[in-house]
Amino acid sequence: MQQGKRSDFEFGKRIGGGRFSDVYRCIAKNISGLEGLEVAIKVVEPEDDVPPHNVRNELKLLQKLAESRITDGTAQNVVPLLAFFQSSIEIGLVFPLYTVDLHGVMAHYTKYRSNFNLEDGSITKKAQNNLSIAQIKRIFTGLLRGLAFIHRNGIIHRDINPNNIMFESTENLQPVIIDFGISYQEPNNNGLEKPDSKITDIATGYYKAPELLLSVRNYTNKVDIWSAGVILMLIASQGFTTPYSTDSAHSDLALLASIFNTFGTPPEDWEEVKSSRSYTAMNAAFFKKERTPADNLLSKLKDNKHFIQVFNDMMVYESSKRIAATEALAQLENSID
Ligand SMILES: Nc1ncnc2c1ncn2[C@@H]1O[C@H](COP(=O)(O)OP(=O)(O)OP(=O)(O)O)[C@@H](O)[C@H]1O
Repeated sequence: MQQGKRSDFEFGKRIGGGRFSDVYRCIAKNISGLEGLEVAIKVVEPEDDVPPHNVRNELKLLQKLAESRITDGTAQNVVPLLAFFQSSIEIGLVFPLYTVDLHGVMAHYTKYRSNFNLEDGSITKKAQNNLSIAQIKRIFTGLLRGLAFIHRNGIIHRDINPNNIMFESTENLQPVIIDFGISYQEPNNNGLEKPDSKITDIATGYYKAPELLLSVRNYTNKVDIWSAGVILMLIASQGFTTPYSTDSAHSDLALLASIFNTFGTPPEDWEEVKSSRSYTAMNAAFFKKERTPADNLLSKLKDNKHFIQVFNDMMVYESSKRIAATEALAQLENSID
């Protein structure tokens, strides 16, 4: 891992970023092995970080992953840190440049079908998912492979969502997981968070696991498995949709209601939330809901029993019973094109 300087790179356009970071398209100039390469550089001022965002920790985690990729050949679905630079005010993380995220891929593969209504002459447009079954499988197994590598290294990503899954192009659908800005390194996130009092304000909207919504603080890497299951539900649906209500993206209570509506009322013996006061109060307030059959949720994969089974094993309330990434991958091996 090379430590360089900001001046080793020619900075171009800002291509992304959030509240805490700016990501630029750059060209590497004076840094050995990377000269002339187009890269993406994420620049963060550590003093501006608000927990769980922590760029110093992000750098540590990426360095750990960089060490293990030398001996682990399964790292291709996780972004490699190529170099970094550090000054008194900022940290720059240098990555390969990707062109599109999973939202962009879904937009690219959306075809609109017009339906003409004979009665009133109106035309409605319906989005249709035009990804092939082989492409859906490639994206999803790549995501699981990336998670298996991250989890094997004792890291919980904590923000698996379509913004953080990137691709070289819309044709090469080998996914790469990015953004370790709020990730957790077992056993105590390098002294930042104890294992039984982790920050629950993690993950994004629809992709949050149910235990997070019920303030379970000793959660595990299974929060990433739930997020990956929601992504499968999205990319294997007919129109890149989930059955969740739109307000679920912003309200924990609405999301919990959507989860219960989709995956059924949780079992009585959901151990990890037993002591959650909000759950005890809420459970009685919800009507009993049946679980929607997985082949309705993953309609493009409805004939693939391996994917249906793995999805069912991922979307399990009790996180200790939720399937792990390596196990899910092993089950899908028979089914990959
Ligand atoms: N290697 C890359 N190649 C191309 N674009 C990238 C790359 N890394 C990041 N980006 C773009 O920059 C955005 C922000 O990067 P990242 O998610 O790492 O930062 P962040 O501060 O955590 O942002 P957010 O708060 O939106 O999660 C990504 O969603 C993506 O659009």
